[in-house]
Amino acid sequence: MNTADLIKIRRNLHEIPEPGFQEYKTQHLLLELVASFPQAHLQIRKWETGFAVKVAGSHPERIIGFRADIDGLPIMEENDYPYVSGHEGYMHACGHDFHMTIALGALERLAETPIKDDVVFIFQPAEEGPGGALPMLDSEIFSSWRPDVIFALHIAPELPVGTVSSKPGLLFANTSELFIDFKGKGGHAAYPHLTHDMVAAASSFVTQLQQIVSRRVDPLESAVVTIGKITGGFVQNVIAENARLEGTIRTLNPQIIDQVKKHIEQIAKGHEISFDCSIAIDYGSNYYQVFNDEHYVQKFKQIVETENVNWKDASSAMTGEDFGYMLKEIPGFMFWLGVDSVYGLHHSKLDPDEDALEVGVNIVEKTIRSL
Ligand SMILES: CC(=O)N[C@@H](CCC[C@H](N)C(=O)O)C(=O)O
Repeated sequence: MNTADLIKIRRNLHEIPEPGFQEYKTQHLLLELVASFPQAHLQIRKWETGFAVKVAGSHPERIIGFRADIDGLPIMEENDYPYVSGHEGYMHACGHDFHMTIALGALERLAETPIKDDVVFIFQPAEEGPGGALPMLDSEIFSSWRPDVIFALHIAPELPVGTVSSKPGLLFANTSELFIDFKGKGGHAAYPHLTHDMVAAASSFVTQLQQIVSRRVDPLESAVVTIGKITGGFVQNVIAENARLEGTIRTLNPQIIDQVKKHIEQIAKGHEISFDCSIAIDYGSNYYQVFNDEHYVQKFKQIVETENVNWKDASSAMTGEDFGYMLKEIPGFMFWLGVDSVYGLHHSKLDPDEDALEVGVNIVEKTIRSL
């Protein structure tokens, strides 16, 4: 596969972003492409909307795993190139189109020239939510093809093409989604004293949440509480009987996330009393931190240094990744791949530089051959 092929595949995938566990077209396209590779050493196992491909080694003693996530995000794309998302309201705004393309590029090369060990390429659904890694770990794929070492990459818009970055230890945060539903008494906008206004309750709640990180979490720890969506009411002159907040909690220390949840629950109790309403909290999906194995990161750094690729020591980030669950059970690492986009991850104008595809394929192939 040459650079033009990689770009074509990436653009085709970019056009069909799908929500977690609904990646039907994506799975179909990926499997069609895998079917066009030399088949002699390949074996495929499907799981939900994902799958894994094993490339049989000549004298296997280990299994090396590489994981790519395959879902899109509920974001309306604002780019105007010809291969813009064809699924309105969804976009590959977290680079999973790159992750999949790079996995395919490396898989094709391994299918042509396998190594001594077995290699498993894992195409995992639902990274953005509700989380595919944890249930996939319990599947037949991981019981029969359990890797001895596993790695994955994530695009980094802020890094130039030709740079990769990682670190031993904690790379990504612990996360929990956060959904808060308010139910009170609605009514006529002119009679607020006869109602329990859920728009007011939800607004006050958002304000109170800001106090958790600044006043309840130890300043030497790190935490984020973000509300990304607020909904409530139906019309301008009716006091709302329902409101909903949607957000996420991030911490670098797994224990701190429980403290943050406890404080959110205390705020909820206070608001139930002061706004005379009921509040239901749902923590959605929770991701375990991405913790890189020191030995494999050092080895990866040495591999990078033999290629024409720059290395940058990474800092821990508040991003989340359910790949953390795989690293909890299997030694390995995740790394950032520079794609040089003015707009960042989860932005409707994210526009990664496609020159990074070739860099990604080379480094993933080289790493698999050298680990
Ligand atoms: C790399 C990245 O951006 N990952 C997502 C993971 C989302 C987890 C979950 N849906 C949540 O929002 O907590 C991220 O937002 O960091």
